[in-house]
Amino acid sequence: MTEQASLYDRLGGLESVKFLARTLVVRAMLNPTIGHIWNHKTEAEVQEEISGFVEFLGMHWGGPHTYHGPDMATAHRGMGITEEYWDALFDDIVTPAYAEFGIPQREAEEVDAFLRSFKSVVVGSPSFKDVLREHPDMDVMQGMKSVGVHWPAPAAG
Ligand code: HEM
Repeated sequence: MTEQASLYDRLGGLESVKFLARTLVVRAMLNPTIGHIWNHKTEAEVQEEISGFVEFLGMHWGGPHTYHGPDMATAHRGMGITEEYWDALFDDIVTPAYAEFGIPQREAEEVDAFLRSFKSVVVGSPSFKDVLREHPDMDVMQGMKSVGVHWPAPAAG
């Protein structure tokens, strides 16, 4: 394997990326702090989430994939993900996985930096249902922005 090999290939290709995506989502579902987010997801939704995650990682890590899903802000807007949830994902699930699965330090650092780079669009959106509770007359099809809740917040200035 050359110095130029993609992260996708260095991790072991399709089977490794599928294993990683499936394991992270399964452990997130079973985690006491964030598992409730999947309480009412259907079997098909969970399976689609995992296939979408594989496509997303594959596309960004140099695999042959095309990700067809929404951008990360849209995928998580209205989910109500907090700092506490984010920390649970990394402290309980992502970080321990590197040693457990024998991912070498260089690849672990690249995976970690990649996943963490989405923090600003994943964490901080209010829960859509909470916004609706505060604004019962909100036009749900116009979304939270129609009642002045913009997320991600527009850049200042
Ligand atoms: C605590 C943090 C996170 C939680 C609780 C979370 C939860 C979820 C859930 C429940 C979905 C499914 C949405 C649906 O069914 O419509 C989803 C979608 C997705 N998440 Fe996250 N997520 C988190 C962080 C991340 C991070 C760090 C990434 C890395 C980039 C990520 C990547 C994705 C992708 C790619 C999808 C879309 C899959 C698709 O629709 O094709 N998530 N997330």
